[in-house]
Amino acid sequence: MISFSSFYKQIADSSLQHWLETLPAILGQWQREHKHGTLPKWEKVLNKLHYPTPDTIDLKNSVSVGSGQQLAKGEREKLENLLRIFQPWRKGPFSVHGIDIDTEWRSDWKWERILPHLSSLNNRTVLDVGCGSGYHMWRMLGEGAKHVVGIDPSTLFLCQFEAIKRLAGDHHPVHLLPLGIEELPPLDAFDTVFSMGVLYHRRSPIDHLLQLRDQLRTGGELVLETLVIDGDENTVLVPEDRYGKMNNVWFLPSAAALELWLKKADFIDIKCVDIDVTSLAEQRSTDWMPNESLVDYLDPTNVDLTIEGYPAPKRATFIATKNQPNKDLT
Ligand SMILES: Nc1ncnc2c1ncn2[C@@H]1O[C@H](C[S@+](CC[C@H]([NH3+])C(=O)[O-])CC(=O)[O-])[C@@H](O)[C@H]1O
Repeated sequence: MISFSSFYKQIADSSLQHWLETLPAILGQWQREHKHGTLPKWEKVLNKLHYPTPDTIDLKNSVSVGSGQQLAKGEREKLENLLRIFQPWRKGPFSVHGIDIDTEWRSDWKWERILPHLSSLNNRTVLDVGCGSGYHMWRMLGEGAKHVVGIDPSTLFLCQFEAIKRLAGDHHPVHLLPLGIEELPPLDAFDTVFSMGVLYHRRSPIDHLLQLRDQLRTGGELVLETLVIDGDENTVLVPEDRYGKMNNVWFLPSAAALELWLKKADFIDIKCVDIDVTSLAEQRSTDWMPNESLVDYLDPTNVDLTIEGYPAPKRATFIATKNQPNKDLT
């Protein structure tokens, strides 16, 4: 079973200590619920990942673990076959002992767009909500974060993250917990909270902003990235059914509307630092994610529209500061 004991140890003497009052029971229940099904099979694969401590690790410019010199060709092929069991790989890319995991998303491009706008992550305790396979968490560590905690309800993403962590070394202060944001108590503790690509999946977007605010210490920084449309502060798209073939998309505000929502959720120093139309080069099918991708979600006769006729994906990144201790805004 994937164990969370190293996480409990790490937070025992930290500002996250009070989470220990509720977290072990929630994760204990998760472990009981996942005793059968795909997880035990994936755990068997994870248990095979005993490889030498990597001779090099780069987390600053990429996520690269091992130079490729330590494994003979046959060993490298065996490792690649094990990693392919965790397909589809969506968020990355990763380079592991000379194996290039070419993921659906160039998550590194998003990181490069937002990094220049962040307060230094050096020595910070960071939460990444909806962290996927954890690609950005490794990059946060590369920027000197003291501890990076990611939450994501997807079991496959947890296993992909665990695979990279076992190969990189278990000592790295980065942990992924299989939780949704709604399962977190108001921790009031993180220096920086990221929510990238999550808000549009939430049925109640302002509650999402409040849940993010509740995880930050006063003065802490929120980094919010989500799909937006053009328009003024009262423009919001609610797709009637699917958006880009996704059936779990609820609210796409304009950047102006999102700024208003952030104000309403009591954030200050709100800045929109980036707006970017997702290119067909940034999200595409690859050898490691052979299923449909962005090109299949767009109108074949007009790439400015989704297949349903809505504006094609455009993403905004906002940075904002938690103004004051948690208070009930109801
Ligand atoms: N309630 C929830 N709580 C937490 N996570 C959730 C929840 N619901 C869904 N997720 C997770 O949120 C992630 C959204 S992807 C962004 C990944 C990364 N951040 C990226 O910016 O590339 C979307 C995108 O591709 O933009 C998925 O991993 C879900 O499992």
